[in-house]
Amino acid sequence: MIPVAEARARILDGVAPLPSEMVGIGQALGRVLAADVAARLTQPPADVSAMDGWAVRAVDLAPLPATLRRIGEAPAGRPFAGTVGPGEAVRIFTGAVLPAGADTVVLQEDCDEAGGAVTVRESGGRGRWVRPAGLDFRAGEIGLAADRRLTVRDLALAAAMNVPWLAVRRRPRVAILATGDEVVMPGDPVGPGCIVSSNGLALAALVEREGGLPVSLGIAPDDPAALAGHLAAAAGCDLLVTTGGASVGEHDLMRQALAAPGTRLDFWKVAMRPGKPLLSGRVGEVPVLGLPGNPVSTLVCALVFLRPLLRALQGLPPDDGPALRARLATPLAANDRRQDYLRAGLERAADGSLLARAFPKQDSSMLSALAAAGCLIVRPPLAPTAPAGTEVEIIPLDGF
Ligand SMILES: Nc1nc2c(c(=O)[nH]1)N[C@H]1C(S)=C(S)[C@@H](COP(=O)(O)OP(=O)(O)OC[C@H]3O[C@@H](n4cnc5c(N)ncnc54)[C@H](O)[C@@H]3O)O[C@H]1N2
Ligand code: MOO
Repeated sequence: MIPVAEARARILDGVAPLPSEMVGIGQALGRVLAADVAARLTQPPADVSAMDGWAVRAVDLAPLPATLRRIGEAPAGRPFAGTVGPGEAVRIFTGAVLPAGADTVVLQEDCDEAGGAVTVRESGGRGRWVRPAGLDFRAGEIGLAADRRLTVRDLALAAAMNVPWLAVRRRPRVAILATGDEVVMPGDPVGPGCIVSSNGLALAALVEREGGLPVSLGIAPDDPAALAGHLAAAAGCDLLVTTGGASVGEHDLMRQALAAPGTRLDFWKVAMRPGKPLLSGRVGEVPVLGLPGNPVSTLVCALVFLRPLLRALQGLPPDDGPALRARLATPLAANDRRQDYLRAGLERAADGSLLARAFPKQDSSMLSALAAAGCLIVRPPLAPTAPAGTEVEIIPLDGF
């Protein structure tokens, strides 16, 4: 058994970001930007009004009230062609270009218009309600830096910068293969002693959520030749993830499959619970992550190893931030040699801090407990008895 940190390092060793491709901004949400994005224009392109009101010269406003002559109108998108001279004002609207000669906007609520004149009662002073050219960004400025997962706000900025296409990392193609004679597809008849393949669907969902493209290879029976055929079908993918058949029984065939010519086994067994019999290797050119079959083991291993790998393939750091911490709501017994990932509820204490409450049952077949959990409590190997209140590392499960 190797430690979790070593297994992660070996899985991530030498993983390079996938090549980039161009997509329209409408298709870019959640994709990882592969190159810096520079603004193609200056925003606002000129000094503009931030309010509906009057474009004036500040020098004409002393003393107040001041009556000015209306010489025209500047709606948004239709700049006023003339120049505001002494004693003159232009009716202006939010977003419209400030006419030449004017340096200030006064609110229409602070003015009275009568005939061809406007009387200004109040003003915020020179430059008030004017957005200077380039307030938001200037042409050529980098608005979005490479290696970020594009959010709704990022796409709004790209659009405002008039950049309709973005270079993003290609989505990792992840082949997913369930194994086991007893495993059936969701919705199919379930024979005696059989189990529905929750793992395949859950992994596909996780791959999608992390920006990958899942490719289902179905279910391989517990037969070496059939399994080899299914594994070979992953050719052309960036990664193959299998579930089941990773343990020690005669029907657990993954290790044997990774001993065949053209395959390689890098390591087997990690000091963790759940998830001990994890394998890592290659089938031809395709890296393989062999996850244990127990549904909770599959998903915890996917969180700990597959998620960082998918992030690395897209040019992101393995974790999306520093580890989170919470206090224990109940005591925990001393741990053995395996790093534990305990399913736990997550609550807010009265002082606003996080409280993690480990579930009493931690069986790695129990998807109901995993679905009910708010976090996993990470217990390092050989951690001593921990009384309630002890601070521990947690992996939040929201959205997962
Ligand atoms: N003598 C030992 N037995 C076991 C050991 C051990 O060290 N010595 N390790 C145990 C641990 S820990 C785990 S985890 C499991 C993992 O074994 P496998 O990866 O070989 O998984 P299977 O035996 O194929 O299946 C385990 C369990 O999960 C169910 N399963 C399988 N595939 C799916 C799927 N796609 N969807 C839902 N459920 C699935 C399967 O029916 C079994 O119930 O081994 C222990 N044994
Ligand atoms: O790793 Mo197994 O996941 O302990 O059940």
